[in-house]
Amino acid sequence: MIQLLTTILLFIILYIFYNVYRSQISGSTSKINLPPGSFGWPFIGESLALLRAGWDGVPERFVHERIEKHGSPLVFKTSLLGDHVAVLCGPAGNKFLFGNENKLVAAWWPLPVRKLFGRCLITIRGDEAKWMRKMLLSYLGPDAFASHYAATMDVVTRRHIELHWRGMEEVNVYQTVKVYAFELACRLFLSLEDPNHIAKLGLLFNIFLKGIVELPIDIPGTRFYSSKRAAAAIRTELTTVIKARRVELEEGKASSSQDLLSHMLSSSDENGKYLTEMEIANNILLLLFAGHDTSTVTITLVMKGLSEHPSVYDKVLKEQLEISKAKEVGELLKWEDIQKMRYTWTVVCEFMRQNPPVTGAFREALVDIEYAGYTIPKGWKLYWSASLAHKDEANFEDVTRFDPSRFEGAGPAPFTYVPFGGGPRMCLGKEFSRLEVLAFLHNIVTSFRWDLLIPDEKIEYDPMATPANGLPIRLYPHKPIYGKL
Ligand code: HEM
Repeated sequence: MIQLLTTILLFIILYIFYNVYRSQISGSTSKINLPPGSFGWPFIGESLALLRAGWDGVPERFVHERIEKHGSPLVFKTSLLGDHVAVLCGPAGNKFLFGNENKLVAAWWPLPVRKLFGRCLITIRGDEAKWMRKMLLSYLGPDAFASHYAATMDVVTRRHIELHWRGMEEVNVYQTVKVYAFELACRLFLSLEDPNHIAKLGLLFNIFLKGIVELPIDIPGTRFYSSKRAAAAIRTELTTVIKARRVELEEGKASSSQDLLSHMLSSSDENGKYLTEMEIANNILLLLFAGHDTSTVTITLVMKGLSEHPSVYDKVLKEQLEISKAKEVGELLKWEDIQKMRYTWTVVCEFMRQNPPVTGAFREALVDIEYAGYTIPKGWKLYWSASLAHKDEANFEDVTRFDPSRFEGAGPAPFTYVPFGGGPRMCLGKEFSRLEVLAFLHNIVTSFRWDLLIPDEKIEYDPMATPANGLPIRLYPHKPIYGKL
């Protein structure tokens, strides 16, 4: 009851602030040729319509309806959670935003995200962000990461499957893969091995995740409040791990290439400045977040799709068995094996086209921007949409048909397929997730076939694409296969 009253009170205060803000904005923009569109309701703007489209499993509906209503296929204006937003549509919009990072636009995330993550890669801009990306990429990028960590991923994946899948008749894919992805990230970023420690962090992490897409109301009882406290508890845990590692590095008991944590502790910028413990903890929090939910969603949707397309499952199994058969008993996956998984990767790409795990992201206008004959004022937010580009007949012929061959040869036209974004803010974990998803699929497909317990289970975007019931399945183990443990 108290929570309800405080929420209502907060809405009233926000409403008053919003109207003052709106009158200032409309005063200053009244002579500007703004894109067509509507700001919707006070403060919440058109947020509910955007959320509803996601809950109904069709996030692109929000954009389609507005393109149709306002008659502008390239850009429209809206208001989301108190911010004026210009939505740039299709490949032209993606190209514009990805190509103008740090010139006309800069990365921007909604308030709850900024408050929860603190100072880290996604909340800083300019040269500082460039250095941080470069530093993180020298661990996570294709050269360093993929070539060194295929075997480690395979070890963690095999152990996970033995513990959580083997001997089970039924499994909830989303819940179980989430445990896997978190464990893998803890292992590769922090060298954490103790299952109890990982489980403790995992519990805190799940509370933390619930506040990321909430109103940032910091009052006991709200999800945001619990999330902020969980983030603080995770930071305290991480700081203990960071301090211990610092000592190990000083005493020569750990190496600078051991994992992401050692890499961060040992990297300095051109002025010899190192990250503070808080900055390291914030970036690890970010990477644990960015790196485990996205991959969980991708693996879950691929497993759903493979069960719905048995002939595709058979082709994937054939490719993976060829890799297994060429190996000694118990031999782990190598980088070269991952490179051979070409068909499997086209299948993953096609599932990510149909249901992009991340539907889009924001930027902020650094100056007044002229776009498609309209002016987008400085300070406005801009949004690009992966689901819109992926599900447009203009970009993909027979758009609803599942067809992995779209990703053979040169693949889709530039800026039409953007599950990882693009430009200087493109996903840092693209290589990590490719390796993770492929190592998992290799092990699961060569171990089991499966049936969906809820056929046609609805996909909801909240905000990431997730089957409404987490995808419960029934498992049918294969006979032991040569080359596996
Ligand atoms: C299938 C899995 C994944 C998908 C679909 C995905 C998607 C994305 C997208 C669309 C963006 C760009 C957001 C923007 O334009 O602002 C992004 C950014 C980012 N991703 Fe991923 N991601 C995935 C996995 C990962 C993993 C495994 C990691 C970490 C190991 C990661 C770390 C990041 C980081 C740190 C950023 C922010 C980059 C920056 O702002 O400079 N992602 N991701």
